[in-house]
Amino acid sequence: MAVFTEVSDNEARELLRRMQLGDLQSLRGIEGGIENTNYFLTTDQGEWVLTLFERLSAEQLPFYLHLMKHLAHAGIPVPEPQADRNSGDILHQVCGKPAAVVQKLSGRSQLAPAAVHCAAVGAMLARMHLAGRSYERSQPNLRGLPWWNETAPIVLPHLDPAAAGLLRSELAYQNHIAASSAYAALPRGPVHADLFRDNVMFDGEQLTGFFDFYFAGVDTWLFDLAVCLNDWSIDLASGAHDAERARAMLAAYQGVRPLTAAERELLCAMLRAGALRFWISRLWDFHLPREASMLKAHDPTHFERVLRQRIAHPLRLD
Ligand SMILES: Nc1ncnc2c1ncn2[C@@H]1O[C@H](COP(=O)(O)OP(=O)(O)OP(=O)(O)O)[C@@H](O)[C@H]1O
Ligand SMILES: N[C@@H](CCO)C(=O)O
Repeated sequence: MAVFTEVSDNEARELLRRMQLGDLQSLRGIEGGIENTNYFLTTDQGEWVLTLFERLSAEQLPFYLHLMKHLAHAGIPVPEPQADRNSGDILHQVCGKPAAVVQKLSGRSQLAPAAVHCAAVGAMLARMHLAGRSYERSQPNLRGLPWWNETAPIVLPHLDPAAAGLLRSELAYQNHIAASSAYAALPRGPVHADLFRDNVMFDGEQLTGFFDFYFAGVDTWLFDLAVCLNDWSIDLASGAHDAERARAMLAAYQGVRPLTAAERELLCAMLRAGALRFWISRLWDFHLPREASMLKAHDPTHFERVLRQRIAHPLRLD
């Protein structure tokens, strides 16, 4: 469980009182997650998730919280942030940290997805991209190319020569792609940017929600789709592409929003970009860890394997 900050029952009661969400019945630290402190809050009125933000600042948070609200109001199943009944604020303060209380989604994560789950994620991702067009706030993807360029020199000394060579050459390739005219032509808007299997809820084959929007930002829609393909449609043991699940996700996405010519041209490059992004962040989390009452860093070598696979076997769109 990643609980970086311990919240007392009294602090939770005071917060619930301000939001008029009922009387506290239980407060439970959540297992899983590596970024923030999360608790389930159960009251006589329902179930909620309390998040204390450990890295993001009060200036950065309104973008994510209002995006969730915007998407929820547009009919996309995402947890809606709850407001203070007096001030109307959806950003709170708990234990001196910025905090949010959002609806608890029903269902559970589908950690061994079939094609039908990938299709559901693809279709909802495209709907979410379209719904985001009318969102007026803007904030860059804070884990985008500038962050990769900044962070690579910090993690490189921890790598063996072969891995370091791959990281350097892929970073050079991605800087080259980002300067191309095809890249400039990619449609963009608010994206989730971290929509892995553990950030989607399902009830059987029914998708019940997307959550954990705290890596969202304005970036290319194609990058968001690539991040999903790199997690939902690969074999986790080898990092190899799974054609059936990828086809299902791509077809369902395109059933809602067909890819443009520039997107078709750059899909392979963005699959590599998605792998590089999580390879770097996992190296950073692994080699420069933080204190938490129980924190398990993700394996960085997984995304090194995914990246090697994406380079060796570029995806072909039929
Ligand atoms: N709105 C929600 N509804 C239901 N469950 C939730 C919700 N938000 C979080 N959870 C549960 O809490 C767990 C941890 O949350 P989350 O994945 O957001 O952690 P994190 O540390 O913020 O992010 P990361 O996935 O980036 O490490 C999830 O796996 C899920 O079980
Ligand atoms: N999805 C990320 C964790 C941070 O959200 C990863 O698997 O590295």
